Amino acid sequence: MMTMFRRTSRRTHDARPAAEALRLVKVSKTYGSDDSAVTALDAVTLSLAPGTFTAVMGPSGSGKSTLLQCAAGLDRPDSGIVVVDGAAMTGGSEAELTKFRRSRIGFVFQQYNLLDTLTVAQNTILPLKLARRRVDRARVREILTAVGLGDRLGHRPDQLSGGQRQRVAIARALVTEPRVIFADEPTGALDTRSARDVLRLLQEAVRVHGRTVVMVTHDPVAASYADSVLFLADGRLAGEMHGPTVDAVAERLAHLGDSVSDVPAEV
Ligand SMILES: Nc1ncnc2c1ncn2[C@@H]1O[C@H](COP(=O)(O)OP(=O)(O)OP(=O)(O)O)[C@@H](O)[C@H]1O
Repeated sequence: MMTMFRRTSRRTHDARPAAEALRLVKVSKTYGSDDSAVTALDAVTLSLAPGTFTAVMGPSGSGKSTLLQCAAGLDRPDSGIVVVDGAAMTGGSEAELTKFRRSRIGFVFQQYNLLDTLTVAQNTILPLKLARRRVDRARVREILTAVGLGDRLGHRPDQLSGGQRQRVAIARALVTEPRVIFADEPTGALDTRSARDVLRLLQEAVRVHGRTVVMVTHDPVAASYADSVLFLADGRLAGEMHGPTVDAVAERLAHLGDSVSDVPAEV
């Protein structure tokens, strides 16, 4: 069992990325049943090119997190197809899904999701350890230096600011060199300056390293760092904007049916 796992995890991908980094075909997800059923995603079809930075926006409850969870293999759609970097995420076992995620996908969450008992360096290499991949210490130091934490390798998360914690989370997402990085409100808990640092790092992951980033956000300023914005309303795609500006995004959001003021403030 162990041997099989190792062999699979060592498999190297094609050097060339697939034509599409992410493709969703008629992805649907309903929570609950009968009277209490909520259609969180309603046959969403989309395609994202490699090396692009996309923000996903929409009113509260429009299905943004569900879209991210299904696209990232953290949740299973009821129907439809998810293809990441040319490989279809099939309805296999939980272990297969985990393996799929570890080899192709990186995550950044609003609340960082770092382990308090581990140092910055240990948190960063965790995805490599879990996937039983080789740890290149020099490379890990390089990544942490790039996110401005080269002098914090031995610190624990409770010795860091929120912005620094999120930068550890970004380093952790980059360390496996995933083709796609999903970020769910990565700046939601940060002050303006830390948010800007985090957004610039995500931009750099795309522009310098060719990753594909998909980021859910409520914040038009955060969305303006992306190459394009996908708007969701009632579980369906409700438009797309290329080269978003803060004002244009805020304006579009205000016309999505639900007012932006209905969106709860971030904690
Ligand atoms: N685990 C769940 N059980 C039941 N309903 C759920 C569950 N998760 C989400 N929903 C419902 O599905 C719909 C979409 O939720 P989702 O969290 O994807 O929206 P969102 O756009 O991310 O919202 P927000 O901006 O408030 O985070 C909502 O109506 C929500 O109440």
